[in-house]
Amino acid sequence: MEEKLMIPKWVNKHNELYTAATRHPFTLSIRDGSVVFSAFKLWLGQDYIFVRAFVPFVASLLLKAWKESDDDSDVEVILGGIAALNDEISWFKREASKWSVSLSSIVPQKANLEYCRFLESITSPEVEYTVAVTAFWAIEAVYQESYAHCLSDGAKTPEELKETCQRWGNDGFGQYCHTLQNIANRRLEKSPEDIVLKAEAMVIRVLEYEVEFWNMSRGET
Ligand SMILES: Cc1ncc(CN)c(N)n1
Repeated sequence: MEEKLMIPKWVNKHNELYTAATRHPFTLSIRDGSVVFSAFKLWLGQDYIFVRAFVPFVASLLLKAWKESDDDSDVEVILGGIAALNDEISWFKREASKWSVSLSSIVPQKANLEYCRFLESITSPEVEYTVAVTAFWAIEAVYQESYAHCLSDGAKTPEELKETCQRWGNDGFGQYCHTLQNIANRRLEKSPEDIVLKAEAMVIRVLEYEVEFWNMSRGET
């Protein structure tokens, strides 16, 4: 049967890239227990910088939802996302102190800078709500799928990293990503072709940036 919803269709069509982002050697090394802790610490510091840049993007999405959405509950879902990010920033600070990572001295690496710059560019009012919410789903879904895999049957994730994996791999976060996907699918169903094409290109770019981001922790950038 042909898939009518756009996101599952794109995940299928771009499966190689989707898998590269959600089954990256870095997260697979967490899952099989071979991860080098220095790589984890590098990811921790870089991701803290990313999350700080992610907040204004989600705030811009909130504004777009408020102005453009046909369903009031979108605003509440996105607001919940902002609240979770507030919590996430506090968690990064606690986790960094546990691992003796000094967040104030982290220098963003090239892949991170480029991803943050991209995030800033898509805060623009010219980026339609449908395209931006699709990007939001893709960004969150990569972490959800990657870290849930580190907790699934057969995983040998080190005890010290289980809390990190829980943060994005828990069922509640999975449900939240599903809600974001539903919002994106609902909007895409009603969108003209040019918006649908822009949203598909957005998914591809996000997945590419996510792969580059993980690559930092493998010393591959
Ligand atoms: C790079 C990246 N992508 C996604 C997430 C999930 N908010 C994150 N923390 N960092």
